[in-house]
Amino acid sequence: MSRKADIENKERQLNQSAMAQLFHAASADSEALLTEYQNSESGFDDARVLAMRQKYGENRLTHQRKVPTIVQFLLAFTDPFTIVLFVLAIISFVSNVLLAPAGQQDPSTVIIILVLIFISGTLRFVQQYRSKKSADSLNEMVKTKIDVMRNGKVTEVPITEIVVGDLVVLSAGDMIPADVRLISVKDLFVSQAPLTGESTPVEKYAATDSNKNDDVLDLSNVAFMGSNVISGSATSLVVNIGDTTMFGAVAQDIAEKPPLTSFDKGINSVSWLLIRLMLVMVPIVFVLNGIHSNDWLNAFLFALSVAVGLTPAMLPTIVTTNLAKGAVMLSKKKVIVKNIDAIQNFGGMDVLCTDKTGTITQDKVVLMHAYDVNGDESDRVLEYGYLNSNFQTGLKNLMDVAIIDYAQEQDKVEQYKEFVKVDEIPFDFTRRRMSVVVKDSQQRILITKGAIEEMLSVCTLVESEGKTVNLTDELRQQILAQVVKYNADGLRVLGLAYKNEPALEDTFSVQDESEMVLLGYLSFLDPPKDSAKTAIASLKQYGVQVKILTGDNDGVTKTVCHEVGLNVDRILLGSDIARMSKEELDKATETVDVFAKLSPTQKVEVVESLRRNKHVVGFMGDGINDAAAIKQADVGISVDTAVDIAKEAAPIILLEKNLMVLKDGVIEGRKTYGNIIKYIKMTLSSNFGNIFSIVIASIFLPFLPMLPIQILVLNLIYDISCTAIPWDNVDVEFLVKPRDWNAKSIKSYMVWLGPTSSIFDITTFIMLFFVLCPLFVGGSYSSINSEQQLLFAAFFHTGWFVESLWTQTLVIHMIRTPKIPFIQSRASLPMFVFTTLGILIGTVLPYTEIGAILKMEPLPAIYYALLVGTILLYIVLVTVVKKLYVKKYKELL
Ligand SMILES: Nc1ncnc2c1ncn2[C@@H]1O[C@H](COP(=O)(O)OP(=O)(O)OP(=O)(O)O)[C@@H](O)[C@H]1O
Ligand SMILES: [Mg+2]
Repeated sequence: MSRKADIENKERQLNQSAMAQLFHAASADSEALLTEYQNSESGFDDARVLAMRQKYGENRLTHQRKVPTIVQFLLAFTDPFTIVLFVLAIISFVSNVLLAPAGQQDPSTVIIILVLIFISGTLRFVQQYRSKKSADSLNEMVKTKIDVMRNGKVTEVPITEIVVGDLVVLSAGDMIPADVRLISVKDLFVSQAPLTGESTPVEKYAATDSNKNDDVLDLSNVAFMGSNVISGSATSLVVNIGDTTMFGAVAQDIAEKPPLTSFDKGINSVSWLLIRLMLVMVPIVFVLNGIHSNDWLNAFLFALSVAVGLTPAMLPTIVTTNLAKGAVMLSKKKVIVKNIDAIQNFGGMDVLCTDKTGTITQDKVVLMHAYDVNGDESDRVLEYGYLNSNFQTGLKNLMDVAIIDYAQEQDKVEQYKEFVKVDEIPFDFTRRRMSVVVKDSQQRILITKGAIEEMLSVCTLVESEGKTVNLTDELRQQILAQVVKYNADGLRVLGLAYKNEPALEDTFSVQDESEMVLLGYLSFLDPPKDSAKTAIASLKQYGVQVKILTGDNDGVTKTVCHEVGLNVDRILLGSDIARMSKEELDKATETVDVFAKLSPTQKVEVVESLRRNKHVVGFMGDGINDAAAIKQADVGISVDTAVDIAKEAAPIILLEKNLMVLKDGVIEGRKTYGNIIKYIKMTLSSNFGNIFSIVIASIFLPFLPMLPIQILVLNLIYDISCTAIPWDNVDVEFLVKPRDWNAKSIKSYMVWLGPTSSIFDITTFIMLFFVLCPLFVGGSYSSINSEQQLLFAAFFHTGWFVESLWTQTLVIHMIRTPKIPFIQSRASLPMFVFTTLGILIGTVLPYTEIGAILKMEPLPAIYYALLVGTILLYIVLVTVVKKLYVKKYKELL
């Protein structure tokens, strides 16, 4: 059996035993299962956790594990540039060493080429390795955590630390951390989309399921890694972790290749443009040089080197380095970028949608009043509110925390009667309310709290001054008017209602929330952050418009949004959106800044509408109700404290939910983008120019315009200079506007600036061929003997090599800014050092031993007169072209 088949077979067996384990757990009684895993209701102790981890390992998937460093190193040498160098090395070894007559073997060229291979490969490896490393360490900073029962109490641990047999507590918004058998559930709805592709949530139960014919994924009491809890809560026992989970099996099949972003597509399209151009030009270069020089082998090697030297081979690496560097800079501003490709959209974002709580309001919500319907403080309202918040397990919410805190601070909790929980009906964003059922020795009570409109719709009675009266339309209007008043003062209001002796069953459902008695209001202070107003204003200055998308009601939203300087003249409600056509919505989203009472899907609709209007849309949120919109936005943003599914969906995580941080992040994102686009534009345009120069030279010259190895060295020096680009400065003017990827501008840039540099290549050719080389050698090319012709060509090659290096490197300084380089806008120190070093090395090279091996000739002083003249004229012309370009296209980069 082949090794591969062997491994596959082992994997299958592994999966089969994992699957058998799931069927077994599903059909077993939960008590028996606990005993089997030597666990109890109080969970594992530390020793047991350690033992289980030693036995089954960490809860990680293999594909998330590291590729060995040595493999990464070797992979860095598998690019076209290196391969062509290898070909050259072999040819040179054969001709200079193997076939050379005894005593005349000269391995120096081979050695130089091997050094080049080593430098370029190592460079690529170091950059990729560092990028990956920083990306990984950033990801470590935003670990997904889960509640688990251990040592008799619920503790939160990173998902990777879950062990087989652990008792995991699940609630709405959680990612399911492993394949688990549900032990007890409460209205648990789970989305299994990542596994089954089916997006409608399925309900899961705790009862034994012994249907062995089912597909595992259909087991009703098993929940799988990769799926998430939409609503409800559960306790569950971990059966399989890591690779042995069903998700682990699927993840091995589908190699993780995220869809291409517009950025990737843009880069690809430009690279292809250049490659197509080369496919046409390079054969022409080959044939022309073959005919002229009659040395077809060298003509072929030359054409090959031109092709490879001009392929933007380092482009992916330099782009990645830029992004990784950007991600590290952003992390210093407390912005973690999980997926570095998101940076480019971040810089392009021009509309930021965000929820309200904790973003423009403070992170802490405070309970101000517990009023009865007449507006008097009521202990009973507080007590019922407390019971509801304290016993509910479905949602971790600031308002519940506020109620519990308040009751505790007032020392009320002691006085409350001894109630125990019977059941709960968890919160969801369409009902916008939640219930618990409690009982003492005498009675059972259903207590519900939620948005006032939703509460009124399930109440038929009102308790007022100890009496229960019918909820008339008049009363209803009065109550709503009361709430509007509270809202106008910036208070959030929840309605509270109860029902005595609800149905006699032990489990309750949404149907039981009917014919209730409205008891009063809980009002909360949720004031705007001090920084919100300035942050919104400065985001606006940087071209990012802020829009609020909240599920909360329009009353408070209006008050709060007004305070932070948003336009609240028109507020769009969820109910308005439901009535609108797509066109009407697209028109409205352009002008409206505040959207209230939105359902989770309506948040998505608003984001989609803005995207249809050609905005680059960011969405920031932290709730279950935000996850879908986060996914749909161009830039999904969440916070470290958000629910798992929001955190999973967002490529950008803020360590602090703060708009100021976000502004800093946006600027940093634009800087990164600026440096990337700068590199792309200058590399592509100078390559474009070079190919022209080479074709023209090939038409006229009786010898190769440059030796293959020289082209490759030139290219390497340029690439090394460019590695400093991620550390370059970006003009402040560039940062004030959102920057969106624009493939057209790259093409026009190429077409304008490429030929500009060709002009000076051609003048250099003419000067070298007709004036300088004849001067150095003592006659025109046609008049000298073949040995002198070789010298002539060597002078020519060296002269063009040095001129090319100077112009290519100077162009970095010329086009990094629309302003006058060195005077109005200066490159950063690393950029300056790298480019200067590049020029120095290249200029000195002809005078060294290595230069001799590269077949270069030391250039006489008079050459530098030509060089300086050319450079000065070049700078003048590029400045003029830049001005014209900016005039036509409004901006340079
Ligand atoms: N703990 C709770 N108990 C009862 N009802 C709640 C609770 N939390 C929220 N609600 C109701 O659901 C509505 C929507 O919830 P929430 O305000 O969290 O939505 P959101 O879109 O996340 O808003 P935000 O923009 O403020 O984050 C609230 O206005 C409130 O009426
Ligand atoms: Mg929210």
